[in-house]
Amino acid sequence: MEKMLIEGGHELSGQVRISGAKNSAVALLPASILADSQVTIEGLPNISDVETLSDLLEEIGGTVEWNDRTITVNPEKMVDMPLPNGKVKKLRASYYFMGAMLGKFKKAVIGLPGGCYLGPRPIDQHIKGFEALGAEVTNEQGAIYLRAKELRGARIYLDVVSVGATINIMLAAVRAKGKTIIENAAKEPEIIDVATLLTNMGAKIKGVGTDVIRIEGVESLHGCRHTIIPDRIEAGTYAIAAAAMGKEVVLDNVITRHIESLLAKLREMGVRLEEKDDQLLIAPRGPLKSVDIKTLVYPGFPTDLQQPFTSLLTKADSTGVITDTIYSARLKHIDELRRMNAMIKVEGGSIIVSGPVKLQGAKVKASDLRAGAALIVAGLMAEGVTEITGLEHIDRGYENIIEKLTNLGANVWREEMTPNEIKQFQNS
Ligand SMILES: CC(=O)N[C@H]1[C@@H](OP(=O)(O)OP(=O)(O)OC[C@H]2O[C@@H](n3ccc(=O)[nH]c3=O)[C@H](O)[C@@H]2O)O[C@H](CO)[C@@H](O)[C@@H]1O
Ligand SMILES: C=C(OP(=O)(O)O)C(=O)O
Repeated sequence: MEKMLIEGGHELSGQVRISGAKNSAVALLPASILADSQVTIEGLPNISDVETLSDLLEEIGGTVEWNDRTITVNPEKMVDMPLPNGKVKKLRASYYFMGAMLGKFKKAVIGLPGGCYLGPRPIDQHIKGFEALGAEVTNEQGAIYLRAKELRGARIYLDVVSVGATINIMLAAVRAKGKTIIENAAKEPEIIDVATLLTNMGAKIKGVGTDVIRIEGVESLHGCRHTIIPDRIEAGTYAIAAAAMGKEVVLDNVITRHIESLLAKLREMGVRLEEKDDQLLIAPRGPLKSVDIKTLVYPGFPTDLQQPFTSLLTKADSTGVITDTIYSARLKHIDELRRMNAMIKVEGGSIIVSGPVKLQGAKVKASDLRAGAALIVAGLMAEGVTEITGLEHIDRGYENIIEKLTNLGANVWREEMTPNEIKQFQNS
């Protein structure tokens, strides 16, 4: 087991290439189940969520070939094998095996997913969608059982705007008989990416990127080749790190439109930004002004950047208020940032960050992926050395983070934990 060490205070400069989007990758891979021949996806990020999903595709009989960041999945020999336990529990997106296997085999058994604990993360809207399409759904001993004689298109109104439910229903509906309409659908770029792959496979989907998606089911789907979109949350994390510690940092392979809500806030804080093609220059000038943010569904400010943004606000000139309307309990970074000298209060559902504060290096624990990102940003800013444990969360979503930060001038490395540290970590 390893920990990450960061010696803070080093200025960041240079260029960092943004990897393929985790939240696309984790849906594109299960989507490949629906094809009847090879699906090749280019630009996948080398992260543990992708590895886990690739293992799960093999568990159900697929073959998966890697060639650098290109993956070719051959689904021809896949079977409707139950996956009630094991690797499905390691990540959130294993729930996409429900929609994809239901679409292909008309049945599936999938253990309830893991992933970051951000407070309760129900999947009632996924299930409502599957039932509307004609599936019988039961929850037996922590696994979801789905069976359908046939899937029939339906009109489905989502009670909450959900990325996962929108994609999952889309995965099943592309193989249903007739027309499905998803109303109050989510509009995240990853949903468009998945719909693009499905369309290349022969699916008939209209309206993605709006809140009404119309799908005409088809008899079969074929293989295709697809290039993934860049990761807007990874891009946002580096943009935040650059705003905190950057001289001039250039993000390469970024779709700036996908992070417009973050860029607007960085501009308000006084950070100079320049966009050119698929590159973004981030150059902070002078003290940062405090701002308030409210996380919302896309195109609003993403909840996945709330935690690293909290760290940035500790450096700003006065008080900033953060309201996470998607996951109000996404607060596991706060106590750890307080250990680093941050002045943060949580009141009435809001995170109130008082700045400016000089953060101090400390021993801290990443309890979820973006809490990890928050601690890395804080570690870069802090005086002295910060030791971060819980790296398995960070490895779910950030490709080569040590190399990328080192190339930008940070002093960051990984070390094996001692047996004593492992014991302390496990008891904490
Ligand atoms: C793998 C993946 O893509 N993960 C992302 C996805 O998670 P995920 O797809 O799980 O998140 P959702 O968009 O579904 O959740 C949005 C909100 O809806 C609620 N909800 C969701 C489904 C449901 O059936 N019932 C329900 O009440 C959730 O509790 C949450 O408050 O979107 C989140 C919100 O942008 C991001 O933080 C995650 O990084
Ligand atoms: C919450 C996240 O991921 P997941 O939904 O996979 O747990 C995230 O990417 O910030």
